[in-house]
Amino acid sequence: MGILEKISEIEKEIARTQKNKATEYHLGLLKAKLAKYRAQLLEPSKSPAAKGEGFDVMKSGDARVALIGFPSVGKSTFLSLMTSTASEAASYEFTTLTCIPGVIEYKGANIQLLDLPGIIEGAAQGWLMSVFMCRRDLPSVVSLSVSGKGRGRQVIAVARTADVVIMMLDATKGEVQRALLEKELESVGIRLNKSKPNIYFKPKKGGGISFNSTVTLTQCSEKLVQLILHEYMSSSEIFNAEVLFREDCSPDEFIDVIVGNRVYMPCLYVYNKIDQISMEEVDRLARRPHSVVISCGMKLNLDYLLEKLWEYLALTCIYTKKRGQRPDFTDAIILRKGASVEHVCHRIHRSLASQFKYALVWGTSTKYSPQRVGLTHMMEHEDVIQIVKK
Ligand SMILES: Nc1nc2c(ncn2[C@@H]2O[C@H](COP(=O)(O)OP(=O)(O)OP(=O)(O)O)[C@@H](O)[C@H]2O)c(=O)[nH]1
Ligand SMILES: [K+]
Ligand SMILES: [Mg+2]
Repeated sequence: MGILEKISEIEKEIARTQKNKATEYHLGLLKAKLAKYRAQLLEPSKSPAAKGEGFDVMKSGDARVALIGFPSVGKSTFLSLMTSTASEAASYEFTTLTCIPGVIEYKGANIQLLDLPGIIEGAAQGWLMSVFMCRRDLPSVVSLSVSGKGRGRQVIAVARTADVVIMMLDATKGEVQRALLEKELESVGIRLNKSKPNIYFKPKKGGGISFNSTVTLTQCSEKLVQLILHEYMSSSEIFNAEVLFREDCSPDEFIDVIVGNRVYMPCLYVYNKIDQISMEEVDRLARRPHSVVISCGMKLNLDYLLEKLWEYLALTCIYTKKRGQRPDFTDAIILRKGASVEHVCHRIHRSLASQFKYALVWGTSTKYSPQRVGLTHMMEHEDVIQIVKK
């Protein structure tokens, strides 16, 4: 049996197993198995087809946003509207076949926006192939070169490198598309609008499995954790580990932690084409969590979408100040969350960090204003910094 078949068998079994106290260990085991096979499936393929030309776009600007969605929901129309890049848009599916970058300029930041081919159910496994083969307007050579099994996977691989994902949905069929895409991204380890489970996990050389928790656990027990570990780790031959739950996590969240390489990513669900649905329907979609309704065709609500996107990117703006002068609030240095004074230095000048003596910082990252700090000090949004050289 191939891995895909094994995965589908386990998925079926999970679906038909009732969830209750008596089956929790069995389900835990199945989920650990599933995670193991999926990890194997996602190992980089050695075949050249999986590389997929046209996808290796350089990261540039202050942040990266990937447009993910079914074919013909309006991704390319959106890119052409928001950036100075034109991406071909048309009424037929799979108009876009590669990754097309554009830049949104907003509040002094350059946000890289990536238009991508439409993905469909099963994209993670590369089932796009047959669809590409059906596009008759392409010469057969082209359709072969884009039909690589990895194409759907390529889209998802690009999504993993983004700071925020915009899941673009057709408002007239949004609900089904949303559920299918969520499942697709979920199956390759992308967690949308979730934070990393607060579990400490460390494989060890000996000592068996040590299990502790700082909170009352209602979804996991020591026995279940051991079963899952045993099942998942039997392939890697690790039988010793330290586990500390600092949060009441589910078995799935625990599995995420042991499998690792999960991406926890903010996602905005953008319902496009609201010019095609009733006001009541628009209202209902707009109230869903993490959702924005727009119409690219009629240019509706695009400003609000940018505001939301900015909020989800959660970029850190830092203002610089020279000795004896007022801070320069007109020109912010824009950094990702978790940036240090060293990051700020690099942004100002390549050699600044090596001449750095100390910095004075005003703002929420310090106890006193100003406070003298070193290179490793973590900056916060809207801090002001004055750098003193040796
Ligand atoms: N009614 C309506 N049509 C729209 C809107 N936005 C885009 N369209 C149309 O939807 C069709 C598909 O748009 P594209 O931008 O090519 O969609 P895409 O998601 O890039 O499609 P693929 O590249 O094939 O995956 C085009 O005919 C657009 O004119 C909208 O807000 N309202
Ligand atoms: K299209
Ligand atoms: Mg397109």
